[in-house]
Amino acid sequence: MLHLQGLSKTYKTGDTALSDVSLTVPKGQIMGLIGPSGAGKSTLIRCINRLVEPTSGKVLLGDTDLVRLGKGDLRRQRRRIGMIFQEYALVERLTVMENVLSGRLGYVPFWRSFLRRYPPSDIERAYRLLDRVGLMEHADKRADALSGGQRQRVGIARALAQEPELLLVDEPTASLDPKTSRQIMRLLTEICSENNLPAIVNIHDVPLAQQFMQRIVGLRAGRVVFDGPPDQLTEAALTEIYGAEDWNAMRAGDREQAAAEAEAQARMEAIV
Ligand SMILES: Nc1ncnc2c1ncn2[C@@H]1O[C@H](COP(=O)(O)OP(=O)(O)OP(=O)(O)O)[C@@H](O)[C@H]1O
Repeated sequence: MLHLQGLSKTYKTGDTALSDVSLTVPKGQIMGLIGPSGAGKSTLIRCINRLVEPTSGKVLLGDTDLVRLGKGDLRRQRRRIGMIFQEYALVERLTVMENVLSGRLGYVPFWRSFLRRYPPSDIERAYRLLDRVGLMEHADKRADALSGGQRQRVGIARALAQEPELLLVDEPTASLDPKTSRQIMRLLTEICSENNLPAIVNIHDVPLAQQFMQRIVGLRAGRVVFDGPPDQLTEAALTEIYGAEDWNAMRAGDREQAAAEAEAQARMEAIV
């Protein structure tokens, strides 16, 4: 369970990216974070694992306030948070298996990780995870030989190898095509529910968020302006989050994309 209490961040430049954000994400809940560019979504995710230092407020993971920890304790506590990134952040020249095992780095002594000698239980877990994300037969391939969707599956398996208590997911589908995006979102939601894991997903794609998230939080100018289930994300709520102009532009963009996809489909059908 994650509790944010009065979380605020003002950068040295004077930009206030978060203002008094309070949220609770219970176990097993997958929460989508939406909002226009500059709303503070990345800052929120980064304040939770303290890649960005909050100016004030609390980040409670269970009973531990991560904001108050010194360096050593923070390093240990960060193991409890799995990160999944837009650009996958894999080590391209290592194998799929080695990438997944790197999720255990926070747990094994330095000499073992340096020699890449992981305990058998870690290797067993990694195989189980590769099987779960559908990549068993790719275990020995180099990461750079995989497709985008497969790489993101490795990213998910690596985060799970950490045995996290929370997943932070930053734009997981931004580099993927629509079909692969849906497959990845489905996998993420299944994994959260199977493992009773809470997750925060920073997601630009509103329809995708509506389809897969149990709860959506809308940020605007660093404040929470919407917090509810996807079916309450009405046009009025979206206008509140994005502003009338941006929201209409986004809708127009979606309509254009849908029209282009329909046209391409019709052309394909005419050919075959
Ligand atoms: N390192 C930084 N130094 C100064 N200001 C920053 C820094 N990072 C972000 N900001 C500012 O904080 C605000 C929130 O930025 P943030 O990147 O968190 O928004 P976002 O919602 O993730 O945007 P996007 O969807 O474009 O990634 C913006 O005004 C941004 O300019």
